[in-house]
Parts: sequence; structure tokens; C-alpha cells
Amino acid sequence: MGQLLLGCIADDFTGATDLANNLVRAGMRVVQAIGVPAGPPAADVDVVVIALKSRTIPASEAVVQSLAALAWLRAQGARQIYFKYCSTFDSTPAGNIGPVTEALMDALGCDFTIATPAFPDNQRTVFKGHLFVGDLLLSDSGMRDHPLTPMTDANLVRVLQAQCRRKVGLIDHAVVARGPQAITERIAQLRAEGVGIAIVDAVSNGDLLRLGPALAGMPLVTAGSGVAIGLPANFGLVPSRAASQLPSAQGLRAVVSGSCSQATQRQVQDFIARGGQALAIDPQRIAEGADMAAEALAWATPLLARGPVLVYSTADSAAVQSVQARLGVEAAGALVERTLAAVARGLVEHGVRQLVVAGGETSGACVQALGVAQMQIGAQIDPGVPWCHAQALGGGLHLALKSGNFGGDDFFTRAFEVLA
Ligand SMILES: Nc1ncnc2c1ncn2[C@@H]1O[C@H](COP(=O)(O)OP(=O)(O)OP(=O)(O)O)[C@@H](O)[C@H]1O
Ligand SMILES: O=C(O)[C@@H](O)C(=O)CO
Repeated sequence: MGQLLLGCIADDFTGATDLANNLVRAGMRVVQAIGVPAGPPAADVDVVVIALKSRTIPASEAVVQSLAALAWLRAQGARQIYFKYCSTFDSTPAGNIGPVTEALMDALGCDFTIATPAFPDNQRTVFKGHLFVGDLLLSDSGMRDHPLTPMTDANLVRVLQAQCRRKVGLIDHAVVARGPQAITERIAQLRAEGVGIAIVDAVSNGDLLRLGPALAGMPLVTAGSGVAIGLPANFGLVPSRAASQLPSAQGLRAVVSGSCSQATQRQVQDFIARGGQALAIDPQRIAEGADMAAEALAWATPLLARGPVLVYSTADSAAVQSVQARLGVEAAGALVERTLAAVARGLVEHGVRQLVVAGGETSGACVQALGVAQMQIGAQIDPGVPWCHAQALGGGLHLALKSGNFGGDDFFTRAFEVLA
């Protein structure tokens, strides 16, 4: 058994592939596990990213699951632990970023770590401790209306302090710009002042690459996926195409989309505008007892040979709110997730071997319905979204799990071109 260089814990499924993607691009051989793996990793793996679904569950449960993942990673000799959360810092005063970070620190006996969701490739930047989404402060972005984790304060020092017992401080951009030595000195100063967790400013990949060397040997790093670009060099690794080699793609193609994010809405519209074969799932009809999964599969099966099909529940916020008002937020989500997961399973049973799934919750449901235990990470389609390869229902399957807000408008078309 080889020793893991990095052991990663991600709080959702698409976030896990986002992190794995950045590590692979920087030269690491990465496997993504769906939940805590049953056995040890293969000898040629540098990193295991354990994907949890712990972002919005009660904090105490997120802590239990994260500690179980930590125990497994430590048993594999992981030399550094990386806790990955969302680049929009999705959390509430109850957690889960703070409680999970502190539980991991306690378990590792570590008195200092960093926290930064910066991901400049996807326009998430941190300056003076404030998170920007594109040109907007987090609190002015669409995240302020998120149903589960509304982000109404862009000051991450304040946001994280509300979730933590330890003192939260800041490594600001003036320090980061001066490079690894200045960052290391600032860490020593913060430690002496009793700070346990420091938000780190980063507005460019250059900042993240300057941060990387200062994190060498730190037992725990907490971040979005951006910080990952600066870590592989600490282990003597350099970017190489070999790390992202997947088996060659074959079989039929499909997209299943349950994300209602604005980026996904544009991607669905673009696919249809190009003449793509698409079928909308109506949550109201599912609630009335219609077997929408069976209907979708009957529609898709004869079309698959002609090219990718798209089955989607993606709708604008007015339509989603109207369904939620009638069915309830959770019930509507669960009905749609179950249906799309059954569609994904049926499509794979009908020969689909290249499958794009849009949405974190939707991806979780589909991957579980497909019985996927682990995924190998391949080439990037767009920042934050790679192709992956898994064993599902007894055969090889190429999978792309797309975060709601990631990807260009033509994502559902171009994803398959990247694989060809
Ligand atoms: N038309 C619809 N009406 C009501 N709920 C829907 C509809 N379509 C999808 N949903 C539900 O909305 C939720 C979308 O969450 P999901 O995490 O899949 O996407 P996202 O939030 O855009 O992605 P991410 O978490 O990666 O940002 C799911 O629970 C899904 O079942
Ligand atoms: O960091 C991000 O924005 C994504 O990887 C994610 O976690 C979306 O759920």
C-alpha cells in the first residue's frame, strides 16, 4: 500500500470533483470516493478525496461524518488533510464550516489552519477578508437568497468567527503579495496572538501559488478548490497529462439536469437552441403519481443512437418557487431527485456510457442510484468540472458532475467533444 500525500474531505459531491480536478491538473493522481471507502486505495494513488453530503445536514452529524473520513485518511498515512467547502462559503452561524474545521483541528492536535474559498478561475476572490463573486460582494450576489445557506455577510472573518470557538484572523493581500516567507511570518505572528484560523486573501492564481509553499507541513488546510493548485509542488510534483488519463470513451451519451442555477438554465437553453434532443420533467406530474422516469426512458431510448439526450427539471426561480409552494421545498427536491436518479440509472441500463449530471444534490442522488463507489479523475471540461471514470452497474462509465453555477453556456454540447 502506498502512502497518501493528501487526504481530502469534501462537503458535497460536485465540490469533491472540483477539488480533485485542480489536484489532477497540478500533477497528482487522484481518486474520488463516494463516502468513506471500504478498503485501502490502489498503490499508485497520491490523493483520495472523500465526497460527503455534509454541507447542510446538522453540524453534529457533519462532524461525525468528517471525523470518520479523517480516521480513514489517517489510517492510509495521509501526510496533509484538506477540508473542501464551497467557493461561496455556503454555511450558517450553526456551521458547518466552523464546527467541522475545529473538530478536525482537535482530532489532529493542530493549533493553526487557514480558510479561504478563493477560486479565481471561477471568479471567486477574497480581498481584505471579503468574498467577491464576480464583480459583486458575496452578500450582493445570488447567494443572499439561497434557500438553505443564505450568505448575507461578505466579511469572512466575521462569518467564520460566528461559527468557531477559536479566534479567527486575517492574512491580507499585502502579505500574500510579498510571498511565502511573508505569509509564514504572518502565520507565526497570528499564532502568537492566539489566532487559530486565518482567512487568507487571494485574488489571482499567482496569490494561491504564493500561498502553497507556506502551507507545506501544515497538518490541516481548509479551503474551496483554489488552494489545491499550490499544494502538489510541495510534494515535488509538477503538472503532467499522465495524471488525468482515463480509459477511452465509448457508448451512448446523455445529460441529466436537476440544477436550477442560472448557469444551468443557460446551458439547457443553449442545448435546445442547437437542436438538441431534450425532455422536461414536470415535478407537479410526479407529485400526481405519474411515472415520469418511465416516460422519460420511453422517450429517450429510441433517440439515444442519434446523439446525446437531455432530461431536465431545470426551471427558473418563479417556476421552482411555485412548485415549492405547492409541494414543500424538501418534498419537491426529493421527488425530482428520485426521478432523475431513476432516469440516470435507466439510461445507463440502456447503454449510456457518457453521462453529464448537473447539480450537487442531483449528482449525489444519481451517483448513489448508479452504485458508484469511486471515480478516477480525468481531463477538465471547464474550470471546476472534469470528466471522471467509474464502474457502474457492471460496466465502465464516464461521468461529469457539474456544480450548478459552473460551466460555459455550451457545456452540455462541448463536454462530449472534450471526451471524443
Ligand atoms: N423544477 C423544480 N422544481 C422544484 N425543485 C426542483 C426542480 N428541479 C430541481 N429541483 C430540486 O432543486 C435542487 C437542486 O439542487 P442541486 O444541488 O442539484 O443543484 P444546484 O443547487 O444548482 O447545484 P450545486 O449544489 O452544485 O450548486 C434539487 O433538490 C432538485 O431536486
Ligand atoms: O466550490 C464550489 O463552488 C463548488 O465546488 C461547490 O462546492 C458547489 O457545490
